[in-house]
Amino acid sequence: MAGKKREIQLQAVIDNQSLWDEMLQNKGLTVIDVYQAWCGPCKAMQTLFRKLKNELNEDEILHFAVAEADSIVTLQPFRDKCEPVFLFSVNGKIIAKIKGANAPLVNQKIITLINEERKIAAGEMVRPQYHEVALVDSDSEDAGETCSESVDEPYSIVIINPDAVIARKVLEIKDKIIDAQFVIEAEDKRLLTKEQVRYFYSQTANEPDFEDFVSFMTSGLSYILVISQKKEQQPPWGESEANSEMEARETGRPAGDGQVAGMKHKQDSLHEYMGRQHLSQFCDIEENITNTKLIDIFFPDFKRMKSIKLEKILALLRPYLFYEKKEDVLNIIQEEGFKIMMQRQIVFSEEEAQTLCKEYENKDYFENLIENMTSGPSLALVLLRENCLTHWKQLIGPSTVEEAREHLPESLCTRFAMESLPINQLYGSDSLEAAEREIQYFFPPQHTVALIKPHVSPEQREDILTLIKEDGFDITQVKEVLLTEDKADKVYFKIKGKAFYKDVLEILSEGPSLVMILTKWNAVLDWRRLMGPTDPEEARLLSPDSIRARYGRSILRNVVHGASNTQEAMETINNMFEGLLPENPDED
Ligand SMILES: Nc1ncnc2c1ncn2[C@@H]1O[C@H](COP(=O)(O)OP(=O)(O)OP(=O)(O)O)[C@@H](O)[C@H]1O
Repeated sequence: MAGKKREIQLQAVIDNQSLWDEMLQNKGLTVIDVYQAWCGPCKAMQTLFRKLKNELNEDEILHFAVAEADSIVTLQPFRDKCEPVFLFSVNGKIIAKIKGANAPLVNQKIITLINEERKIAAGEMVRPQYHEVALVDSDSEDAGETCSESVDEPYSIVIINPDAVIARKVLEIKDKIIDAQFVIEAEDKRLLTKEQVRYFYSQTANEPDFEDFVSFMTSGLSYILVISQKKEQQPPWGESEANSEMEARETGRPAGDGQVAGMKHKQDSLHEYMGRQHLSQFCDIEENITNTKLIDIFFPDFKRMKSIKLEKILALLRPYLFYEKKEDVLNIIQEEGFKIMMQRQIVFSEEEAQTLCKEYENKDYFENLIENMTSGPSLALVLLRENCLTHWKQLIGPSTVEEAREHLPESLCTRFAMESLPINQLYGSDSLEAAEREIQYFFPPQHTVALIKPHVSPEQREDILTLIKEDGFDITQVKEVLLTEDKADKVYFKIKGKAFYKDVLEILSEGPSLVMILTKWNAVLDWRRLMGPTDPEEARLLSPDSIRARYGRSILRNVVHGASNTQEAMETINNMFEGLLPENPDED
């Protein structure tokens, strides 16, 4: 049929502009092999595509196409090239490009993008604001766009080891790094996997105590930083300052601290600087990385993370709007791509209302406003989005209805105006600093205790840790513990007298459990929600997205544990982490 795409096996053949335009209507991901008429599509990659099609089994959202550069105007820049090019179109937008038949890279890209589509469909992730890739065939362009093999500026990776994290050295190290004109491009506190440690330290894999070192590095939380140097600025320390005494110290790690002696000897600027700051024993540094593979193992989405800066702000629906139009506003918030990280109803005290409404204090309706603000619950939200602060401000409009009607008639201020009170019924933080303060105030962090049980596989454990982070928890402390009877009593004192306790002990004796302190606002209840009902069967019915529904096998092999209330949480934390709980959850 004329104008209809011809499906040849797994790839649609696109050989004119109108088929190209039609192909851009595909939902989800389309992987396009751009080929030249004289040499044909890349046969070598077809095996990979077929395998992925079968394994991923996502025909609705995963499409493959071959597109002939010579007959499609859009693909003109790729004409007369001998190397194949693969384009990745998501909902009609070309968001990535890989040059050459690089099967591992193409494979990884497809899996990442399909996993994203799945999460977006399940409501677990907001669609990222993709940047469209420029369709030009210059080598420099490729390096930037493909999120792949090389980066345009060198980075350094710093790993702050678990002992240093416990000793609360992270802030000091970060401050020193910033003082020295470095930019922290990405950071994360996490439990490293053995694979990550082995890869990062592969140069010392032949050291006799390497496996002990791997165990040490995976025994608690590490802190990972990707840093770059500020452009056009010299580091403030002089090379001539080199301190021979310090160098001598750097080349030999103190024995018995759980680390391989002389693990890293690379003497260059950052490393030297950390030495002079007496900080090199707390962290390991790999400098001047231009190959992203090392960054990818810690931050697979580094390129995108760099281009998309997610921001968090506090937003408010004042009492009238909350009471009358909550659903309408929440729908708009979702449609505009904001993710609601936390929400709670708050009845403000007079003092709080006065602080929040300071900008109106000279208006004649101020008293009326304070009365309104304290009259019933407002809805406080923590919103997350790229460019969140500006987007929210633009969406809600100015602070008074008069201004909004004149300058921004489309804004929510105009749409949800209330005649008796001429101010914006919505509020948003004025700056990111204010947002941090306001979030901390209205959503004060709470600690809970969580356990990942021994029967969980390493892959499942990784998945669970990711779910925990995606839910907004900070993993404040972690340790692996074999919960023998005496130790299990410290966690499960609540069920000691129950008939099934001996079965619980048996399950726990199968291997080490991962005991964690999780921190966020409402942590105790939120962790119980994320775990799901005790029995995985019931969880699958009542809470199919919960951890127990996804990974639980039986009531005893139900994957995770959590404190039932704040008192139990604090008692267990004191039992398991004596003295290791920071008073201020933000301390490290
Ligand atoms: N009826 C039962 N039969 C067998 N095992 C049970 C039973 N009830 C609970 N358990 C096991 O004992 C653990 C602790 O029981 P508890 O009553 O404290 O459950 P919970 O508060 O829902 O879950 P958890 O304390 O593990 O977060 C459960 O996680 C489960 O593995």
